[in-house]
Amino acid sequence: MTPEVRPLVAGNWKMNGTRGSLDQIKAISEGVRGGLSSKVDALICPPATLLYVATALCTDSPLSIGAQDCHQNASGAHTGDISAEMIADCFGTHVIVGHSERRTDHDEDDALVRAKAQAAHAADLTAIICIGETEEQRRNGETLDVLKRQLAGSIPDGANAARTVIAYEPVWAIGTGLTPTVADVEEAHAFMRRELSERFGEQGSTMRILYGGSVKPSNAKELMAIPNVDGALIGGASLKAEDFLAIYRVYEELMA
Ligand SMILES: O=C[C@H](O)COP(=O)(O)O
Repeated sequence: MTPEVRPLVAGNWKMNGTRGSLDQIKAISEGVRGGLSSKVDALICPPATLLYVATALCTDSPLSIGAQDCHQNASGAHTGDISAEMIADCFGTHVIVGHSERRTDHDEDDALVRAKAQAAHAADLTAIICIGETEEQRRNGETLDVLKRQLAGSIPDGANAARTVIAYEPVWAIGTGLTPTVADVEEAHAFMRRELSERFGEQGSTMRILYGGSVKPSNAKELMAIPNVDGALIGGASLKAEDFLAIYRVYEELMA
């Protein structure tokens, strides 16, 4: 955790979830009511097909709903894409950009991720900008160089802490059940904090840095307690309300 920074527990459903899954959103939106919601933010990013219905289910809940990607342009001839404005129009408040699956599957580079984050900001959305090293880069000792390059290239100038969240996701930890050691996460997050503070001053010192990659109820407390880890970006374990809420609730103990 970073002192004075409000944690964010975010779920990325990826290409999972149909109308039948809305029960899980309902259960999460009920589960995050209560005292902890005054100290910790909760967010679910379902597939775009569920976005509007999901926000409608959460109108009086502290649970925010976001999207998993947006186009860099506000509108136009881009078949199959959705814009940040469309997400805002569905009452979405956040959008994930630069997830490693987008970087790999769709050849997205830092410049494009930065343009998407800019589009998110222009639509008054919070951009969750994902970065992280591959297994090979870690093996070659390049982790911090990769993070430095991705931070520099993917975050727009003038980004502020209110509308920008960084998600550090080691690619090799996503969906594998593997996680870096506590010392490795601590080193990476301390490094990112220094980089952000140098570039953005006070805004960088309070910009949230999430950890993502095989976060589960069983390891969440240890990971969320690490300095400069300001929440989680959760894939698989966010699909079940029970698991997402168990992760969210580790803050009851961490903030007691
Ligand atoms: O966006 C979420 C991450 O890619 C983590 O996924 P995971 O929790 O299934 O490893």
